[in-house]
Amino acid sequence: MIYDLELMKVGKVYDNGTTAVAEFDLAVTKGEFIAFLGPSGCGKTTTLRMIAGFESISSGDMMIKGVRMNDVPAQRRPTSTIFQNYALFPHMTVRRNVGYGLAVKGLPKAEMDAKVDRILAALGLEDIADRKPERLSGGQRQRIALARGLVVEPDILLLDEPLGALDANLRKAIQNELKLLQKNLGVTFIFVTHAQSEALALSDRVVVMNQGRVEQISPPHQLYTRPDTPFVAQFVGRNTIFSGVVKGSEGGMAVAETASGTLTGKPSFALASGVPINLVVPAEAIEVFPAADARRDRLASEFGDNLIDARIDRFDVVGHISHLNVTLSDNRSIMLEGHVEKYRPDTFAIGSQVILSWSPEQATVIPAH
Ligand SMILES: Nc1ncnc2c1ncn2[C@@H]1O[C@H](COP(=O)(O)OP(=O)(O)OP(=O)(O)O)[C@@H](O)[C@H]1O
Repeated sequence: MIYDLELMKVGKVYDNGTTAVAEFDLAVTKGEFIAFLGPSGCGKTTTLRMIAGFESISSGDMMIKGVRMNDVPAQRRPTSTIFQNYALFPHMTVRRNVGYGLAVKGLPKAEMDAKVDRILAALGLEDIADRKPERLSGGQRQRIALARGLVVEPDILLLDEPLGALDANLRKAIQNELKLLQKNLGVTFIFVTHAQSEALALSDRVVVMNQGRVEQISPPHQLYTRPDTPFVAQFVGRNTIFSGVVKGSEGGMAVAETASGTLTGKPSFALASGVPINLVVPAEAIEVFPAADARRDRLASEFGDNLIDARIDRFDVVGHISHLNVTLSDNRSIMLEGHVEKYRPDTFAIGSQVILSWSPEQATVIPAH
């Protein structure tokens, strides 16, 4: 199979000796929307720049549509890059900004005009085609940058935090547009972000990076519900992590001994007794019961071993959602929420004792290291 993009053990060591990226493996099929997600300094931008050709590749191979690109200069690669600051030319009209890449390639004027008109129409920019970018809004400038990147018909569009300069509301609106546009055009997108909600909302698969290495590559839902590593469990979603050791397995679930008691969850690897693990419980999986009438036996029959004592420390109702802060016996605090009919203020008084529980299926047991 020929992929649109393949990274094979790609690495980058800067001249000063910094290893920014190590052994990066990824295969992207045509039309996929891939997000690189990770904290500042994890190597997202360096990887994007190596794909674009702005940064040399220190080790490994990078292929686009089956052709090795390591030594191909940036301008000859079938990629376009959109930067966070858009890098538009202030003295040129929108139309000339968008057509710039085609003009550089020396396309005949009629053909160039037709392509520019088509992309301006696709992005709803016809009405401002003869204006200069400096007078336009952030959202409009963002669209011009997209049009300029797409008009050259790249195989792969590379986007480096392209929504970072926009305010939250505009960001949301442009996110939806971007996703629709990408699906309609069928162009492969590689998108760099440190905003988890953006990566999860937009992409077909998310690559989570940490200290230059890939931690996990998964579709958003799987990343959120089934983290592979302790880093992903901490970085993505709202998880509570219990560390412990494997005691055994029961009905396909892992049974672990932890400081909070015997807990169970779905194993992500072949279990062996005594192996150190992390049991990852998403906030969405946790149910809260008032301790006073919890009848542990009934809960135990429903939830198995997963019963943890906690205390309500905060309780707010916003609209029809109750927001609870509970503190575990090891002093960790967890934020939970649910419909106000389920968590009623009179049942969950501040300071009262509660029992937390979850179904084993919704928790994931991963290796501790
Ligand atoms: N030109 C350079 N020379 C030396 N080290 C660099 C250079 N550019 C980046 N680095 C280092 O490489 C590592 C990865 O940086 P990179 O910019 O790729 O991370 P990032 O995940 O994109 O971060 P951010 O979200 O802050 O942009 C960091 O340790 C950074 O300090």
